[in-house]
Amino acid sequence: MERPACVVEDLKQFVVREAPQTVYYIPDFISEEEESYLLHQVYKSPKTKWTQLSGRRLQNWGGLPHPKGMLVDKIPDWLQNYCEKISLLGAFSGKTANHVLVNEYEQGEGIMPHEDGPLYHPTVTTISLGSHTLLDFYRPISSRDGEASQTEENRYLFSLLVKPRSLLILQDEMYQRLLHGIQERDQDTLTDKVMNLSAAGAQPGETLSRGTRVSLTIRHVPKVIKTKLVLGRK
Ligand SMILES: O=C(O)CCC(=O)C(=O)O
Ligand SMILES: [Fe+2]
Repeated sequence: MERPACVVEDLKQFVVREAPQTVYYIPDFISEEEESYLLHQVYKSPKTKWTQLSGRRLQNWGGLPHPKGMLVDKIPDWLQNYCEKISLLGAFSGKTANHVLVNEYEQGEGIMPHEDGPLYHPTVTTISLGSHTLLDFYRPISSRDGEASQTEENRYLFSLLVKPRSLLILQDEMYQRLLHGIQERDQDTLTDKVMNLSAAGAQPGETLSRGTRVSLTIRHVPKVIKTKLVLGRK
């Protein structure tokens, strides 16, 4: 039987206490029907909407974030609905999400450890579709440490398991200090370095095979330009 989507009344009950502040993990945030619908919409988008990067493909919705302000592009209703739903949980301190990245990873693909940077409100929310993945966290390179301790392996801290249909919310230190990435692997063996194992309904030692994962990264860009006219003015 299909599990119904989760009704979130209070984010606090979804906090992952084992991780640094702040992580919320909400399993079954959307239903299987919503997942199919969202995947259908993603794959129905014009081919020109995709940008091929090394290890993944990307769709950008809402505008291109820029230090001078993001020139706002209307977000289609099928995404706007989720921007509003997540904003109503209070994820963006009362603001409404206005930017969505759609990433598609085939089995074995990933994303290098990185920071999302200062153009966003310091909260990132992610809905996963189609497959699980492990999101890995790293401490930043520090100028105090010697070169030898700066390898990716040495900087690795822990992981979060994101299952299909889940919503992950990262804020504060999790967003502003740590780097995140996804290893290019076909399957993941879960260890006690996965901080949300029980919340994600998984066991240490379990091996999960990856499929194609589509993620919706939903954020708020505070600095926006509403119309093209403004750009032309002296
Ligand atoms: O697919 C994900 O969950 C991570 C995507 C990501 O980190 C990004 O697009 O900046
Ligand atoms: Fe990122």
